Amino acid sequence: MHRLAQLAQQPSRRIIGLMSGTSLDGLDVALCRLHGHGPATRLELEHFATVGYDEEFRRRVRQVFAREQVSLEYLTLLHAWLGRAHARMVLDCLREWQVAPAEVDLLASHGQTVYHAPAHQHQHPDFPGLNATLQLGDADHLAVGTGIITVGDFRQKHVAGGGEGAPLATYGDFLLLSSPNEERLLLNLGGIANFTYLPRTNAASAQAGSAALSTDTGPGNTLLDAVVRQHFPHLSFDEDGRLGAAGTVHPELLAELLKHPFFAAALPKTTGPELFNLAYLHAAQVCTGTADLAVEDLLATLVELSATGVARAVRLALGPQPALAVYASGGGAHNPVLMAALQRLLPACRFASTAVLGVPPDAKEAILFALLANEAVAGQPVSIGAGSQRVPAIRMGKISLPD
Ligand SMILES: Nc1ncnc2c1ncn2[C@@H]1O[C@H](COP(=O)(O)OP(=O)(O)OP(=O)(O)O)[C@@H](O)[C@H]1O
Ligand SMILES: CC(=O)N[C@H]1[C@@H]2OC[C@@H](O2)[C@@H](O)[C@@H]1O[C@H](C)C(=O)O
Repeated sequence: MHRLAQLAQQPSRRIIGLMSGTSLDGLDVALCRLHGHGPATRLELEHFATVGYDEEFRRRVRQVFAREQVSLEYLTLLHAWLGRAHARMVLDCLREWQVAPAEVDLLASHGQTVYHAPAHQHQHPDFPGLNATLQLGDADHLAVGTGIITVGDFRQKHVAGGGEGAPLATYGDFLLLSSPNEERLLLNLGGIANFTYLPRTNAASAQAGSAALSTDTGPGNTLLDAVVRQHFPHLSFDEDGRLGAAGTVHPELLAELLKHPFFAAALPKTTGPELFNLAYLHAAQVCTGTADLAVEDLLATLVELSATGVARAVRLALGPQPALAVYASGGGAHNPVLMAALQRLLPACRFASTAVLGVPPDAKEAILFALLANEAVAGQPVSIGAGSQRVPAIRMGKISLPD
């Protein structure tokens, strides 16, 4: 605790942010130097790596991932095993970067979301109106395994504060990327797509955050990846959107998929592969007689679905003709077919990568968790959003000590 008090007083902290997202592609590891806290935060990314998961790793996570029924024994074992596995991956990165664990002040671990259950999505009769979410990979294993104080399990506090446990990008986007000169949308195209809207503002001013907003928009890559895996067991995604580019959008199937009430629901909202999965796709295919659609056409339709989900949510937030700068991140930003569809559906928006803002698009979410840990030890709750779009004014994360 003495060490934590010291850390809070330091002018800068060296923090590793860890993110393992819904795509199960790997653990993103971002070693950051954070100066100050709150709106005065300055962040330098010193090193970044994605430690890829192998097929056996993914198989283990998929035993419980987004499943309603699982073995409680397996879930318990996975919680400890993932924590240890992530600790080993961090140590491997540090060795590679020639940084000693003692030179790192904090680890910030998101863990692995295995089930996301916002109230609108589960409708369990025993728990009406309850938002809940579960991340595995216990932070005590990371702290003991690496010897670094670990901040983990960020999402529970967001739920306790009245949110759905996501998106948490809001806080980092607001503190790091608000601009007094430009109205911006930070669009992350991961397994699930989400964005943060930032009005033209200086994050340090008193009312700065009131018009900011952040929400999930629907599927990003999750359905695309699932279809690719189903048809091509040796592939995990459609590289550079090549398969999708060779297909044609099927309008009836697209319309059926878009009938899901999630797309019209008020903002903010969150979702996950518990909803956007092969069962959802299959039901729409049966309904429209498209069960035998060529895989290229299916992928083209799903790219259009992801882009339309984003465009609809942007219009819900900003009105019928959104015209602002959009900075994309996440794996989907590497898919030119998806990016072209977004530009077509939001013609007045100017698209660029977050790299332009100094944030590498693949590192953005891991950086975000480093920032949240920095706020947990040194910051103050920040006020973002207003009315029904208010984001909980809280600091997040639980502290695990190595000894
Ligand atoms: N070159 C590429 N071409 C097409 N798609 C790509 C490319 N590179 C990555 N992707 C897509 O991005 C996905 C990984 O994205 P990312 O790592 O941002 O997701 P995540 O962080 O796991 O998800 P979430 O943000 O929902 O938790 C891959 O599974 C793939 O679908
Ligand atoms: C429950 C959960 O893990 N949600 C993720 C997921 O991946 C993208 C989107 O859905 C987002 O809401 C969130 O992650 C990012 C890091 C967030 O909280 O901002």
